[in-house]
Amino acid sequence: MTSRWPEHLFLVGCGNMAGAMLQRWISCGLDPARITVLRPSGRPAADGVAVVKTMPAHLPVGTTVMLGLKPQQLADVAPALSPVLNHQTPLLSILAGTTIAQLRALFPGAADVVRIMPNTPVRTGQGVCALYADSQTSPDTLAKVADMLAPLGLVEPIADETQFNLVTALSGCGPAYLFRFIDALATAGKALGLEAAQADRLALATVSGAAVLAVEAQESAAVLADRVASPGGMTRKGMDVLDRPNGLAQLMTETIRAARDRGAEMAALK
Ligand SMILES: NC(=O)C1=CN([C@@H]2O[C@H](COP(=O)(O)OP(=O)(O)OC[C@H]3O[C@@H](n4cnc5c(N)ncnc54)[C@H](O)[C@@H]3O)[C@@H](O)[C@H]2O)C=CC1
Ligand SMILES: O=C(O)[C@@H]1CCC=N1
Repeated sequence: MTSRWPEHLFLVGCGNMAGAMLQRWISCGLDPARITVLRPSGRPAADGVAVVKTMPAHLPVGTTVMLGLKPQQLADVAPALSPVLNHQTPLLSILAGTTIAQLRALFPGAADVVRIMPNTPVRTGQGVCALYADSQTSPDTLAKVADMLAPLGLVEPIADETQFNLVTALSGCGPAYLFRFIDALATAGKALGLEAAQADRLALATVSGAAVLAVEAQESAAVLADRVASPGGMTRKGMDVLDRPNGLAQLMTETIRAARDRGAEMAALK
């Protein structure tokens, strides 16, 4: 049986996001001995994972490289990383905003270049990984990357790279908006008189339960919302506030647009 894991995985940068992927991969069976992390701090990444502070002169045969640093940090590592890549080294990038063309310009030795846009819930296997590769990347490599991402949650191929920033704004950034919503729900409860810890508990359990129900139900979220709103009841009065012309739908459109447009700005800064 072929393994879903690369023979060796080299993570260039391993902070919040790549660290969440790493934790999930290891808990799903990727042998830590097959992973090396490049981290300027040299801090341990996970039990059994090798950490190096500087770029190795060579990578083991069968290495897949994943860029896990911030887009602004890419220019610092590219001159040292580029020479150690070759046509056998798949290059994966989780960098927001950074296009395949920009990656190919920085790393001309790489043949297979794949953009992944994960989100932090991958840590529990409930994440989203959007996936894009250009036509120069072999379909076999793309299929292997999709297989490696499968234990992290939903794997969503993106056909058109021009949509990648929009997808990033929705699913990559989305957990932050949900965390804000949990806070806002609790804060509203506190402002109107609930005890703080109780409001936090109620908000978190409500969002968690509603998300699970939405996933498991056959009906759309809109139908589920209407089922909560008894005619003439309390929920409808609350939803009338959310649903007004400049309400939640408008706010989310502005939120996603602002995040999407920042992706294009970040690409232009390179
Ligand atoms: N945080 C999130 O929810 C998501 C982040 N991303 C992407 O993940 C990437 C990393 O973001 P975070 O994990 O949030 O940032 P972070 O700041 O937590 O992690 C960046 C890591 O890169 C390391 N680093 C810095 N300079 C380096 C160098 N020269 N060589 C090697 N490593 C270096 C830092 O020590 C740090 O551990 C970004 O490109 C971001 O666009 C993508 C999806 C979601
Ligand atoms: O804030 C960022 O730029 C990254 C991209 C998606 C989530 N975090």
